[in-house]
Amino acid sequence: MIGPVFDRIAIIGAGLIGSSIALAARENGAAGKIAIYDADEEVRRRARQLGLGEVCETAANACADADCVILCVPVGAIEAACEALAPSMKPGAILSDVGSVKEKALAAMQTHCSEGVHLIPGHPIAGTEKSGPEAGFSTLFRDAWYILTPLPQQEEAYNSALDRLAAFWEMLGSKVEIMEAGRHDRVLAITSHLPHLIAYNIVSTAYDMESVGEGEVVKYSAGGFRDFTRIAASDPTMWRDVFLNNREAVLETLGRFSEDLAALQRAIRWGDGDTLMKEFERARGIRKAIIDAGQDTSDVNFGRNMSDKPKH
Ligand SMILES: NC(=O)c1ccc[n+]([C@@H]2O[C@H](COP(=O)([O-])OP(=O)(O)OC[C@H]3O[C@@H](n4cnc5c(N)ncnc54)[C@H](O)[C@@H]3O)[C@@H](O)[C@H]2O)c1
Ligand SMILES: O=C(O)C(=O)C[C@]1(C(=O)O)C=C[C@@H](O)C=C1
Repeated sequence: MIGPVFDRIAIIGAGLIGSSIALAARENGAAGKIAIYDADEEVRRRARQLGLGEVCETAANACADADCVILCVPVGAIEAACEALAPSMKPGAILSDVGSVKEKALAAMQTHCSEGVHLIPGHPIAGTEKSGPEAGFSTLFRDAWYILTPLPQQEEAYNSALDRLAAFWEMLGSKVEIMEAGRHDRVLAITSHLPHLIAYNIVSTAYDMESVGEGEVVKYSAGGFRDFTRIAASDPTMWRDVFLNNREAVLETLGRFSEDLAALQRAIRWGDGDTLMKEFERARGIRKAIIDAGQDTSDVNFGRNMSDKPKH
């Protein structure tokens, strides 16, 4: 019987991710005691009602004697959360987070991280459009990637802490990957951040279009629109913070996307069916490979070497 990785963890932020960690850690025996704090008194009350763990009235109380503190707050709140709890963390403990942006989260945590505390940012590539303690569930992280973005070139004690944190997330069912923070932010800009920006935008555009009355957007939105816009129901605070804290990577990705979209727009305007077919068949092949088959496409060529790029 494998015992808990950590005798006591502290979860700061009892929303979708924080509550899911509490439930998963208990179900998988990954942690002994689970302390929880949330800045919102009503959320603390609901977390108590849900029996998520030992709900504390202050972050300091939750983090006292914790072996691992996991920040589960919007990226923009990480620095304030760290300032409140840093003095209460014991030497040798791990300070981690689950933020969807890593470089800025790291900078925010470094501002207040106490001497002797191991700073190891992380990010579950799993979630939903829902928020709050009731949204959490214990299997959220099962078979999902968990990306850790550790500090480079650290001493043995840090690497041992990194191994324990990786073991914790593996006990919650995740596949752990180590990645450099900047690369994480560039990858997530296209796989997660831009899709949310587009989903929010298309919902507003559809609603505001003059030729479509308000009721008709909802009334005639079938599976395609509903599937495509599920993530537009996500929390605005979280996504405001994601875009403001990953601005350069998101703007770079948005630029590339806009160029490619302009090429499709031009093909439509000029009746260039061949280009549309070529692009749509290529995209369908990619989607089938990376989603339906779960295939690693790193060694698959879906054709678009620079020489193949349509000349528009
Ligand atoms: N939602 C997702 O699908 C998803 C997936 C992966 C990672 N994340 C990341 O996880 C983090 C939390 O997201 P979520 O979906 O759980 O959000 P959520 O809105 O469900 O929960 C966030 C909680 O943090 C609390 N909070 C805010 N500031 C605080 C502070 N200073 N101290 C203590 N509590 C504070 C809020 O009261 C709220 O209850 C974010 O950084 C997000 O980027 C989210
Ligand atoms: O599945 C969803 O609803 C999500 O939005 C989860 C999702 C994403 O896939 O973009 C969102 C934010 C994260 O940081 C990680 C995962």
